[in-house]
Amino acid sequence: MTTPPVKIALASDHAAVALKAELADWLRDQGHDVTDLGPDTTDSVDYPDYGFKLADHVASGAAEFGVALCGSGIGISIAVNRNPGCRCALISDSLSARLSRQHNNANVIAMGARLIGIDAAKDCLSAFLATPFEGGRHERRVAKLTPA
Ligand SMILES: O=C(CO)[C@H](O)[C@H](O)[C@H](O)COP(=O)(O)O
Repeated sequence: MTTPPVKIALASDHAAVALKAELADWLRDQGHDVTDLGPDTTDSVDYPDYGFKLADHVASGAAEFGVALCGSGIGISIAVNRNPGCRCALISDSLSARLSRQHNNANVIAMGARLIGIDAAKDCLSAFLATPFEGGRHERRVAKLTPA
């Protein structure tokens, strides 16, 4: 699946540094404008710190999409979703990845490095990036997620 180049940022905790690096290289190989917000080592860190950093980056418009990774994907997805400018979907299959774009206009995808393999992670991310928001009835529902 090929998609036009986008600005995309990645962040993780220590549990997902290797997956983050592989996905970042793979995205760069496809021509995307990739920002890795860290961490760079597997020293133990706290997922909220990196989730908040990624969320600020995406909500500011510095990146169109974000990739949030931790051991399960759960902690960092909760952190990202505290930012009203982000709709982060915790994903482990490509159909859910597609639906998160079509119906929810998700702008951040979260995955769990201890639960998902690299091939499945790439499939999910490909589906996420290739799928547009459908709008229509979903526009109203998504609007209700963001406080005025
Ligand atoms: O947030 C999580 C669980 O919901 C992530 O899986 C973290 O990566 C995990 O909690 C980190 O655990 P560790 O034992 O400190 O490596």
